Amino acid sequence: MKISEMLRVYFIMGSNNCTGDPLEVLESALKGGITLFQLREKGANAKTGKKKKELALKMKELCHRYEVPFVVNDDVSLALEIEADGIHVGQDDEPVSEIKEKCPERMIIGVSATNGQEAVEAVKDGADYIGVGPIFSTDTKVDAKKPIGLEGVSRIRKLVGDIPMVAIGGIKAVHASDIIDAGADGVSVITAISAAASPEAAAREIKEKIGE
Ligand SMILES: Cc1ncc(COP(=O)(O)OP(=O)(O)O)c(N)n1
Ligand SMILES: Cc1ncsc1CCOP(=O)(O)O
Ligand SMILES: [Mg+2]
Repeated sequence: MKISEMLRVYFIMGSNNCTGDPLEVLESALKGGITLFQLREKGANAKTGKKKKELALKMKELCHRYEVPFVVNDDVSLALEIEADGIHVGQDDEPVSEIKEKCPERMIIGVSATNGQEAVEAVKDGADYIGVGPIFSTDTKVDAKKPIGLEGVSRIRKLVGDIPMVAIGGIKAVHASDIIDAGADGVSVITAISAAASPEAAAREIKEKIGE
């Protein structure tokens, strides 16, 4: 599958984003048709060390049962240790040049960009995809920058050519088609799926709105 297709419905979650069992939430989202998953352990209840590795391995196995690639946020060592399919890093994380030296070619490298300049740099550095945002305001990321809106998505698309690009931040199903029309290949969400009464139904709704 092409990376641009993997990005259609990109679900991100850590154990702190759901009240119940994160594996149950993930399996429900997989049944609803998510196309990529990222483990992002942050916040007070986030698992660390051995517990994080155990959760990551279980999540990777679950994703693979549904033929969905598994990405680790921030933690390059963990991604390598458990042979994840990808790693996602932001502007304050390990630089892409260092990651490329350590990681096998098959590993997908995603980079966050909050503006056009960061997006262009990420492409130059050799990112396989970029995650742009926040698009709308969000309570999920405490250090989120100012929202760039749909206009920001169109502007960045014009600057970066055809690199696979996903939009993130405050996105709900109702926004999905506008975000694709603005030039993103997909939408990335945390709350819209992890906090839904039915993650399966929430994922399916986003997928339908994207039209795939
Ligand atoms: C797909 C995607 N896009 C952006 C981000 C944000 O990454 P980053 O800026 O490193 O912030 P944290 O997620 O680490 O708080 C992401 N994780 N995924
Ligand atoms: C990780 C991240 N990066 C930019 S905004 C954001 C949080 C997205 O979470 P939500 O979908 O709940 O707004
Ligand atoms: Mg990060």
